[in-house]
Amino acid sequence: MPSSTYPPQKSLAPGLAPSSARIPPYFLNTDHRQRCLAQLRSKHDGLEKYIYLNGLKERDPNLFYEVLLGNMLEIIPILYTPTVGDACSRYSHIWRRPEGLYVSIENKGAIRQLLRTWPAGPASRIAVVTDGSRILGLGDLGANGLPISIGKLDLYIAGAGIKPSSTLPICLDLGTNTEKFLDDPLYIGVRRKRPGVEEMDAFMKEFMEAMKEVFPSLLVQFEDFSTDNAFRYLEMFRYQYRCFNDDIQGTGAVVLSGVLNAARLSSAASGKPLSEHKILFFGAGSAGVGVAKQLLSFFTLQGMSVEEAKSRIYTVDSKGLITSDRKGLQEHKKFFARTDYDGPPLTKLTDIIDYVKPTALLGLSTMRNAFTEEVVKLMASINARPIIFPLSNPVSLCEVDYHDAINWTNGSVIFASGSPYPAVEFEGKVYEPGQGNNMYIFPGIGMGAILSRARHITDAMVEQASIALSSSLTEEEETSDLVYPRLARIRDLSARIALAVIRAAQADNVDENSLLRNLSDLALLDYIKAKQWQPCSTHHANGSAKGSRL
Ligand SMILES: O=C([O-])CC(=O)C(=O)O
Ligand SMILES: [Mg+2]
Repeated sequence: MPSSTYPPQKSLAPGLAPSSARIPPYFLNTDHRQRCLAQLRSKHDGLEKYIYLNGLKERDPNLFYEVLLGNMLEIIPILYTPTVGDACSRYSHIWRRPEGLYVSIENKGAIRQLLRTWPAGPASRIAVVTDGSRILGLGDLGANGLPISIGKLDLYIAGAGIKPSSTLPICLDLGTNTEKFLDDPLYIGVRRKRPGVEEMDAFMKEFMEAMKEVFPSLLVQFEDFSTDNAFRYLEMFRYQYRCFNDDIQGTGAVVLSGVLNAARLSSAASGKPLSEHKILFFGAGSAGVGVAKQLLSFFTLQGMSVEEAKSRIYTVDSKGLITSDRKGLQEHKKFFARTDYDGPPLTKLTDIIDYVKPTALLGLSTMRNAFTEEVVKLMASINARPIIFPLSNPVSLCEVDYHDAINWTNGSVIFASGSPYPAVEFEGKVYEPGQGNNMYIFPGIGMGAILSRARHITDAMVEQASIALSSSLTEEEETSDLVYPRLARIRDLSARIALAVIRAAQADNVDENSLLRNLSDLALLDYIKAKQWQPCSTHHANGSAKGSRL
């Protein structure tokens, strides 16, 4: 052992005496981040990797976020879709430690007191709240839903640079209608069926009021509520509290952004202007209708009338093309129901495509492989470059796999999925898929809302976020035919989206941080970037302490 390199040259972690014999003598001369990555990669099962990362976060949050930030493409699919879906499904069995807040229906009447137990108290800035009733496309997972809130908040931290201690993951434990969980002796939630509308409304009203009182500067992101409740609580609360719904607004914004870029590529091949595109939504839940509304609003901004814009949009649910003459149509499906079709009900997707002749087919159905070879080939036969976005999450519920879409269209497809797919090689050319996932949008919306201290999240704030994302492609990304920017740039993207969100909040007069109004765009972008938190672990050779902010 060369004595010149002993004792280690680097300073020891705080709290460890120089003489500590508990740290191996040469440990600090090695890069512990690389060790963690090797440990992660030694596990071959997604859920095992999730559990490993969870343990790392508990042992050393700074190190965890450094490893995450340096390896986003590898780690995000574990903490987020698709693997977070497995973590939720199995959460009662893999539970190890408290890592969020559970607010139970049994706490009704005492929710304020319960919220006050959260360690960060009023310093909390952003909460992701789920009731576990529609986790991704996996259905009602009850109290197992907490990892979805945690995963989204990890993206706020990694993607936007929100400080971990400013984040608050919440699972509302209102029971579950999934018998399997009620019968599971290890199930961690209250053992009852979900409440009816009245009881749930009363609970939600008390919860939101208490949240505002206990956490005055908090932004609430609603996540994975069942469709009816997602719309209902967004409408009920959006002008009363600082809140938004990610599945309706976040998905709407991210898909609009991808569709705009896809339409540009498709129009370059077909010569059709944007106003002549026809969009077919396969799936009419919170995400499907949220995206359709976002597109409609964008078309009207471009000068189309609402009726004209509506005429470009077709929605399909499990019963087929949604038409206004259908009996018992759910409230949220009525707006886009077609009034101009009076033939026999169209139920088969290929028949619907034959009738509509869409330029874009968007899947938000959670029906695995619903876009069959016949469907995809039909889209390719009517479009030089068909836009096909199978957006259902996780991958196990995706409407079509990327390699099939490429093969069946001879590479002409413009593709984005909700969960990640690897690149595909076809006839000697490498094709890269897009990931049309809200993770591009919500961190920027949240950051913009927090920094501007917006009282509400207005439609314009969401729309401007979407436009900022669609116009953020670099030249290299454009020439690679991408419809979304590369994920590795997420911090920069989130800052640019936050800038657009702040400007929209100012234009709508909902901002309460008037100082930001005086800054030029350039100065505001610098201000946002300077607010981004950086992890600073000391357990490796190159640890550096940088300012922590938001
Ligand atoms: O979490 C995701 O990947 C996107 C999302 O919100 C959902 O599918 O509910
Ligand atoms: Mg969601």
